[in-house]
Amino acid sequence: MKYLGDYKIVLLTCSVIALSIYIAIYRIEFGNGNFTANRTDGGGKVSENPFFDDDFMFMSVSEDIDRSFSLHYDYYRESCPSAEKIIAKSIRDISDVKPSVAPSLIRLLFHDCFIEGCDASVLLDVDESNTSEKEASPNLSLKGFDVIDAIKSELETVCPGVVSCADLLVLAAREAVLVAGGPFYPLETGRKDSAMAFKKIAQDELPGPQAILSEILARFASRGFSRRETVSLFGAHSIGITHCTFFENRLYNFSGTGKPDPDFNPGVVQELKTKCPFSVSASSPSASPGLVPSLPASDSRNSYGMSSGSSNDGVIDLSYNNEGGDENFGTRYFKRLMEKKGLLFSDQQLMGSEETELWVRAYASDPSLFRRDFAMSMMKLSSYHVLTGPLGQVRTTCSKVLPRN
Ligand code: HEM
Ligand SMILES: [Ca+2]
Repeated sequence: MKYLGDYKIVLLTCSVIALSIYIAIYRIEFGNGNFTANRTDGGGKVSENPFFDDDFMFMSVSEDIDRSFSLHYDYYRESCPSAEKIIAKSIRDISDVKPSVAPSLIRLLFHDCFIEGCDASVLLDVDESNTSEKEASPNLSLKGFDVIDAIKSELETVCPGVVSCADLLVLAAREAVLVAGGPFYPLETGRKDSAMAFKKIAQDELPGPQAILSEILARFASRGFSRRETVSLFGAHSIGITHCTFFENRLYNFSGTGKPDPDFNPGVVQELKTKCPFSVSASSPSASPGLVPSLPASDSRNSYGMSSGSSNDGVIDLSYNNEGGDENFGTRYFKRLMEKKGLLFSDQQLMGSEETELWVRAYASDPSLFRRDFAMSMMKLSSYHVLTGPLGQVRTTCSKVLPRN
C-alpha cells in the first residue's frame, strides 16, 4: 500500500510538471493570442503574467524563457554591428542642420514608452486593421517621424529586417539627449515592435498640460516611477518648444477668472502676452461652459483639445526667458519652476507638494545629481514594458505592421 501511495504521488508530480511545461510552451508559442500579455520591464524581468512570477517554476525552463525574453547589451553585435553607430551619427548630422529634432525625438520616446511600453506603437499609421496613436489628441503635435523613417531605411539597406523600430527610437532619443547637452546612459537592446497601436489608451493616459499634481504622480506611479524619477524626467522640458495653446489660459483666463494664473510669474505673463496673442484657441472644444466666448479656456484636465499644436498657433521655447543663458540641461528648467516661470500648468505643479518641490530644488542646485537621476530615469523609461523574443515583430517600415502570412 505504501508503494502504491508513493507511486500516486510520483504520478501526480509528473502530471503537474508536464502540464506546466505544456502551458509554458503554449504561452510562448501563442502568447495567449495577445501580443501585449507578456512584456518585460528592463533587465529582462518578465511582468504582468502570473505564470512567470511563480518562483516555484522549474529553473531550467524558466531560465531559458528568461534569456529569450530579456534585453541585452549590444544585441545587434552579430546581426547588425553598425546599427548603433548609424543611428548616433544620423542624429548628430540631422541635429546639426535642424536642432529642433532632438527635443522632438525625446518627446516621441516618452509618448511611445508611456503607452503600453517601448514598442514603437506610436509610429504606426492608420490602416484597415489598425487605428493610429498619431490621431490621439496628445500626439497631434508630435514630430520626428520622418527622421525615424529616414534612419530606418538606412538600417534596412545595411541589415534588412534586423533592427526594430522600438530599439531605433530609444537609441535615437538617447543620442538626442546627448546632442541637447544631457547625460549619456547605457541601453540594452532587443526590443520588438508591436503589431498594433493603442489610440484610446494614448488619448486617456497621456497627461495633458492642465494635469494636476496628483494625476501626474498617479500616472507615473502606475508605471513604476517614483516621485523623484517623475520630477527628474520633467527636466526634459528644459529643451524644445510648446505651442501657445497649451498654456494661454494661464495668460488670459485662468480657471474662468478672466485673469492670469496667480502662480505664473507676472513679468513673464506680460512678455508672453505679446508672443501669444489673445484668443488663438478661443474656440477650444475644452472650453469651460459659461465662459465669454472670446476667452481662451483650456482649463479642462484632459486639455489637449482637438486642434493641439495647429500650425497657426504660436510657438514658444519651453526655456523662454532663460536668464541663466545656456545653463546646464535640466538645471535651468528647475530654476525656472522656483521662479514660477514654468510655461505649462503641469510643469508648475511640481512645486505643489513638499516632496516634489524638494526634488525641484535639489536638481536646480545640483546639476550632477540631476544628470545622474535623469540618466537613470531615462534608462528605466526606455526599457519600460518592452516586447521581446517572439512576442513582437521587427517592422521593415516603422509606420506599418508586417503583413500577416
Ligand atoms: C505630465 C507630463 C507631461 C506633459 C503634460 C507634457 C506636455 C508637453 C507639451 C504640451 C509639450 C508642447 C508640445 C508642442 O507644443 O508641440 C511638450 C513638449 C515636450 N515634452 Fe513634454 N510633457 C510631459 C512630460 C514629458 C516627459 C516625461 C518628457 C521626456 C522625458 C517630455 C519631453 C518633452 C520634450 C522634449 C518636449 C519638446 C518637444 C519639441 O520641442 O518638439 N515631456 N510636453
Ligand atoms: Ca508604445
